Amino acid sequence: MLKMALASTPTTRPDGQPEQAVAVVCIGMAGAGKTTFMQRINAHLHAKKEPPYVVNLDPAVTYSPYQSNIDIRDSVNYKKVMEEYNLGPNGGIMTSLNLFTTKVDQVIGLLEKRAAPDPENPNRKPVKHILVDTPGQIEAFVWSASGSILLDSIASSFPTVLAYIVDTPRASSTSTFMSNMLYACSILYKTKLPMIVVFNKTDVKDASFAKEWMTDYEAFQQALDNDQRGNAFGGEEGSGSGSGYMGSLLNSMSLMLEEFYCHLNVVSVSSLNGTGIDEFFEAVKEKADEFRRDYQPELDRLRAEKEENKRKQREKELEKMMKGMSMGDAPSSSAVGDIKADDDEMEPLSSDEDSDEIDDEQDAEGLQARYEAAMLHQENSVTADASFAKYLHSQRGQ
Ligand SMILES: Nc1nc2c(ncn2[C@@H]2O[C@H](COP(=O)(O)OP(=O)(O)OP(=O)(O)O)[C@@H](O)[C@H]2O)c(=O)[nH]1
Repeated sequence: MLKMALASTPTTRPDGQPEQAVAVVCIGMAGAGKTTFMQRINAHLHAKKEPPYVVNLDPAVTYSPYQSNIDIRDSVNYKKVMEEYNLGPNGGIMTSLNLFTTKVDQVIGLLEKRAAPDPENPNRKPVKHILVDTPGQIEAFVWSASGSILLDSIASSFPTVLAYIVDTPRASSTSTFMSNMLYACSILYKTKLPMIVVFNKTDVKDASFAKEWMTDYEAFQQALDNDQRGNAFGGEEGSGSGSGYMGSLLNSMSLMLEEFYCHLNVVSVSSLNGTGIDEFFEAVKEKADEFRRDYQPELDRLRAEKEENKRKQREKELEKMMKGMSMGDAPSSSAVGDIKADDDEMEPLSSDEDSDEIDDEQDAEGLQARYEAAMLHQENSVTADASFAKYLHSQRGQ
């Protein structure tokens, strides 16, 4: 009995708030090791007896080394989408994401259900982590409308942290390192979510050089000079520094990125042999707290602003509609047919002859209220698709 009560009580944070599941969204350039990293952190949480809830948003992946609770491939057939819409690989990914996004309410509903205690099954612990894998074509997710909707929806329900995976051996020259950091920077400012930069594949190359470049401007300058002298940016053979534009561009960008580096947590891991995973989860905890402290209020403010704008827009449309209908005039009998009412379910109308004289103002108000209610209802309604919901339910783990 005591065991049941404990299992159904969510744990609490030091500030007394109930512990919420944290969503970790893995993003990174093609081949950076997102899938291998996902497999590693998934195994790590399983070993700690805290199995996560796993979502795969990559429709094009052919083999996944871990099991997903929700997998975009089960509801959207990427190959068929390409055929049917006559699309190339990137268009196929984007269209598959668009189709999947139409079901985002159901996906979030399932995540919320699994992250809360289940009164019918008190022994089942709510998940503490939701892991999300994204397409290798990073821009198809980060810069698409569907990617934004999916991320916003997750972030509006759970503290959400981005894990930006970097292929460390491939980022060891100043130019590839800077390209990676610029990409990370644009994602951070686009998504407005806390970010952890994960230097992966450190079994091949240690990430200390990257950490140094991010904290010591002069060390980066030194590396830049070495790359220029070593003709790393091209140019005529033997001339040394290439055109010189690349060097000065990287130089200016490194200055600009100093501010961006302050917002990041940096960890080095090897998804292959499992080093650095504990540090990664410490960073997740830190970033989740930062989300609640700094990002949540801003997100709430933006959401309230959006709601207010929507309300104003709705009122405007309603006003326009009421004017268009010129409620002040009695409708001509030929234009509007009699409303056939099922009397059993209706309030009896007053037999008083004066009922015809209900003033137009009252009529307009009643109609307006009904329209308002109808529009509100329409906004709140969730797309129902029984077969999809049934399918997703069947995908839920334990
Ligand atoms: N040495 C080493 N190789 C790794 C590590 N992580 C991933 N790899 C290798 O890197 C390659 C790409 O890894 P994936 O996990 O498929 O990368 P991805 O980012 O999911 O790839 P896409 O989804 O195609 O963009 C594979 O050959 C992995 O075995 C690591 O920590 N160390």
